[in-house]
Amino acid sequence: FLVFGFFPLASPSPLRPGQARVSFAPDPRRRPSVKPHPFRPSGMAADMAGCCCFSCFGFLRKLHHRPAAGDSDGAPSKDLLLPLPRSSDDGSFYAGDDPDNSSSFLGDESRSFYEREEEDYLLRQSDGDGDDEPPRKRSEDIILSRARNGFACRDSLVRDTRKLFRSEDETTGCKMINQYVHLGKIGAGSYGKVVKYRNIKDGRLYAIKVLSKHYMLKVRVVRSETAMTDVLREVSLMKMLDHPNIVNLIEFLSMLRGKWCAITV
Ligand SMILES: Nc1ncnc2c1ncn2[C@@H]1O[C@H](COP(=O)(O)OP(=O)(O)OP(=O)(O)O)[C@@H](O)[C@H]1O
Repeated sequence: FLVFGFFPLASPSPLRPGQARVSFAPDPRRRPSVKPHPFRPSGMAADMAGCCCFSCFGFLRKLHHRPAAGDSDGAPSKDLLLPLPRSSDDGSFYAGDDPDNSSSFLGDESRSFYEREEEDYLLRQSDGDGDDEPPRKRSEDIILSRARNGFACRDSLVRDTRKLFRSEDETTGCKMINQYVHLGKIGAGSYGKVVKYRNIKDGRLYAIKVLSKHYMLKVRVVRSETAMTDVLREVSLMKMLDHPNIVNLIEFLSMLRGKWCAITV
């Protein structure tokens, strides 16, 4: 499974000091009192001060913390494209490692998806791509460079979980993945389905988007990109963003040699 993260179901992210919800018809007499902030501009931009942090509008600030190593490093996962094993019945669970499956996606498991993408980009540059235009930076390069330099607009890092185990809830008999109890399908998107889960640790509901790596690698969105590229780019962006109008990515779950991935929101 590629597990992309958990967002609290239909519940907006909590406000930080100095933040307020978006108001489309603001009453000028009731302006929120916002403390002066070194990154808050004046004029029209200042009117937007209440709705989110400025990173979402291009006023990027550099956070003091750096991604830490380990399960929750907040950095793009390095193992997203390694092949996973058997699929589960409904595609909503990690089905276990497959020790016999030693091949890797794209035939190279020594480098991550992002490393391969970077290398391809450099090769294209050195080839000149057959035209005289100067090489343009791709969105992946920009996102990666910002993440590596600590630029993000969220204070809490997205958990990056590499270990998945399946079990059953003792009370209800429902299937479980890690601490999440399967409650039922909510909907389906272009690349996978969204399932409702309850976290037994905090009792809250979460939506988990479950995606098949195998399927996403087969779907080509443009000539040089697959659906996997698309999804990983979205995850990279969500790892950096914190905005009331964007679902909050909580956890990205992806097993080495797993067949599926999932995003919890
Ligand atoms: N956090 C959530 N809370 C409640 N329902 C959700 C949540 N996330 C997704 N859903 C439901 O699952 C459906 C599919 O979501 P998903 O994100 O997979 O697709 P999409 O964004 O509609 O389209 P695409 O896959 O093209 O991005 C949504 O239309 C919605 O009904």
